[in-house]
Amino acid sequence: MTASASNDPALWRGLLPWPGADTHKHQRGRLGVVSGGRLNTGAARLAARAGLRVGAGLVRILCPPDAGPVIAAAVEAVMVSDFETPEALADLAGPLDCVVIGPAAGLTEATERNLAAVAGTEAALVVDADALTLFKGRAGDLFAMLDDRDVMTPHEGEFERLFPGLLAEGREAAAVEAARASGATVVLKGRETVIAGPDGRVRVNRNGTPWLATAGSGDVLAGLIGGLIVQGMEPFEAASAAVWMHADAGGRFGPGLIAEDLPEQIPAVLADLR
Ligand SMILES: NC(=O)C1=CN([C@@H]2O[C@H](COP(=O)(O)OP(=O)(O)OC[C@H]3O[C@@H](n4cnc5c(N)ncnc54)[C@H](OP(=O)(O)O)[C@@H]3O)[C@@H](O)[C@H]2O)[C@@H](O)CC1
Ligand SMILES: Nc1ncnc2c1ncn2[C@@H]1O[C@H](COP(=O)(O)OP(=O)(O)O)[C@@H](O)[C@H]1O
Repeated sequence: MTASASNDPALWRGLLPWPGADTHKHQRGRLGVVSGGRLNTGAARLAARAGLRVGAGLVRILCPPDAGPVIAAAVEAVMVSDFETPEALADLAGPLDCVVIGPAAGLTEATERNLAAVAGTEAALVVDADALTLFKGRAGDLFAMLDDRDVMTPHEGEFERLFPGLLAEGREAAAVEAARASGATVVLKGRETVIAGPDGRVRVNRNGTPWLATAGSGDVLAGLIGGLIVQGMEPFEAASAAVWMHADAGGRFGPGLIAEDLPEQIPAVLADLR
């Protein structure tokens, strides 16, 4: 049996980061998002915009050279840097507080090398999508790169690829075991998203809405988590707050929601939480 709590704002509202009168942007945290190639940049742009909206002071998309002109033409406040090699990516990630990697990254050796590069820096990680699926059948290789500052955000399909059969124990017990085994925070997404910490803490999120079942919605969540981590929230609390805010944003917009709409709801979500 696990002792679970519903993911209620009362648990983390007092931990939310607000800028002080003298705060400058670097003190609000620096987030990186690794993009896929030129035909696969939307996921990173969604995550980056979500990170900015939730309060990260600076957000930089890190991309292969072919994607640079595509991304630069499609963002304003988000910054863009390109990299040719994993070593160059590590140099860019080094000064950042957290890096999101996986959305539309591609199921390639390059993605694995890029993950290893950012994992070797001081930046915390939010590992999603292709950076999870890549490790189907060899999850230990992924866990060896993670620590307790990192967050994995699998949907059930991705979770099954990393932890075959574990969901049969129930979603909550499965997430707890996944966090223990990986040493990282696990966000098992779905109608009721489960947030589990490597120390055994677990919360079940219950304000979800099916309007969130739309392409790119998970990319926005990854950016929200990263955006709270860079502002100093610890990963389990950042994940809890981000999952609730993401669901609240979806519920506010309702019918017709597409992923692009979610970051635009965050100011109202934050204002009400404040
Ligand atoms: N704007 C952009 O640039 C966007 C880019 N994106 C990027 O596109 C890439 C490929 O994405 P993807 O959707 O094909 O990969 P993935 O989610 O693994 O699905 C593969 C199979 O897994 C299953 N499955 C899926 N969800 C499940 C669930 N909840 N619970 C259980 N099973 C589930 C399902 O299998 P089925 O049920 O059909 O048998 C499905 O067919 C990836 O890089 C991603 O980041 C997206 O983020 C969108 C926005
Ligand atoms: N029926 C649903 N009810 C509540 N939340 C949902 C539902 N379907 C999906 N979601 C949420 O939407 C997001 C989808 O993420 P994901 O599957 O990774 O999408 P993508 O890869 O397209 O970004 C997750 O946060 C998940 O919890």
